[in-house]
Amino acid sequence: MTRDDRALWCEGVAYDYPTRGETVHALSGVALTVPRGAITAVVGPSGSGKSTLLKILACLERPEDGRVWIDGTEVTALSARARRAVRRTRVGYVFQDPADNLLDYLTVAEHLALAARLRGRDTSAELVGVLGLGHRTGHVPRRLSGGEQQRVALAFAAAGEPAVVIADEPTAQLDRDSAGRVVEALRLLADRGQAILLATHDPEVSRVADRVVELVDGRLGEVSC
Ligand SMILES: Nc1ncnc2c1ncn2[C@@H]1O[C@H](COP(=O)(O)OP(=O)(O)OP(=O)(O)O)[C@@H](O)[C@H]1O
Repeated sequence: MTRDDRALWCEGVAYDYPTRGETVHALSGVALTVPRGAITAVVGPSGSGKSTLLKILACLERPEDGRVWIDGTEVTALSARARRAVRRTRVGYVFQDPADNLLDYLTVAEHLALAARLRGRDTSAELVGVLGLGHRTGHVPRRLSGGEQQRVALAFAAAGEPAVVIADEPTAQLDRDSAGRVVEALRLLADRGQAILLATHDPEVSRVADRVVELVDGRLGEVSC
């Protein structure tokens, strides 16, 4: 893999949650590379640190230790303000619950226009076609099924071609059919060159991934390539 093939990478990432009793060591010494044009899936038992890792890599949290690069920029060396700018322009994030991803009062088209403005590039027309949302562009989220909402969330996350789209269990709240459509959409985005990083418990999602890594007690091991 050349340097340019890497959308995101990290080394030595550690994160602790201080609790009233003892500190929870959620992540230790995590090193991971997320290539462009591929789906990287993080699997692992509940509580192994998947969500914590994704939040750190999306610049939503700061690691205790370690370094993270997004699109060649070391985000762990930036000020909070500069990190927020990287998050807005170069990272698309999809939360597990469709309701957390979208604004109630914006239509699908308005979401995509907002993403294009944030990232300074408009690729939304193409995404609407790729994700099969053409008949829904005038609708607000409550008029959409859960699966459609997650596909809009993916389009919102991927519009303007951020360096990486990060999704935390994107199919967890969906029925089989909707989950299948979201998986198909993830595959299409990766095939168009987008870097996708996701956490999942869903074997159907891991099955389409190009690479699966496993977190166990906050440490990473490779499952397959
Ligand atoms: N706010 C918090 N305060 C204290 N401990 C936390 C907090 N959030 C997470 N943890 C702990 O950190 C560890 C990693 O949690 P995390 O949510 O990242 O795991 P996960 O693999 O995503 O789990 P799941 O698959 O159940 O979503 C767990 O032991 C969890 O209990």
